[in-house]
Amino acid sequence: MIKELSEQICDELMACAKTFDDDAMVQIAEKIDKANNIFCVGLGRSRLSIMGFAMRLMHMGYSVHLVGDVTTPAIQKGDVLIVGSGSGETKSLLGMTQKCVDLGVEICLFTRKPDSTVGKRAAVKLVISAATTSDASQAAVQTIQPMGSLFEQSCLIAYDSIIVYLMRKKGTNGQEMHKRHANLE
Ligand SMILES: O=C([C@H](O)CO)[C@H](O)[C@H](O)COP(=O)(O)O
Repeated sequence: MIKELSEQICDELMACAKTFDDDAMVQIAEKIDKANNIFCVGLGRSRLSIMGFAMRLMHMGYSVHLVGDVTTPAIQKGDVLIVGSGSGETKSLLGMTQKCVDLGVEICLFTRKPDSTVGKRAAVKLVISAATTSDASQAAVQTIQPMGSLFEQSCLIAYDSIIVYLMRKKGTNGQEMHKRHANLE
């Protein structure tokens, strides 16, 4: 009974992944690789997804910061801001992304809404065409799950796909990455 639900959720994820724009993902990966520093931001549930991406980028040896942490420094031109936002309209992101535009910092966005305010400011955006409980209308993939779960899970798939792409590009592997994992835990 519950196993069937697991399979249904995996089917939803596969359907979403099939809609990913490969060019956009490669462009995002290349911008990450070239950036001086990578800043990751998301709010609420979207933050939970992007936290894992930030940690994996750190494991790869990149200089990465999670916006909102007390040790996160000022962003500057030459850095990149990676945003995970289903709506592209979350209030605090509007101020942050305007600041990045003013500073000449490039923005990469994972979103359901490419025409949103943040979408219009992004240099590259990956559209995650996942329905939510409150908005199923324009999504390619419908869902049995509540709220933004399918969006958040699909972001994780996209984030991990970019990590594997970068691992291959840099010739690194899980053992090397594990050496950078926190040893104060
Ligand atoms: O927590 C969230 C959810 O919508 C709860 O109602 C969102 O992840 C959070 O509000 C951020 O929204 P988006 O920027 O639209 O992802």
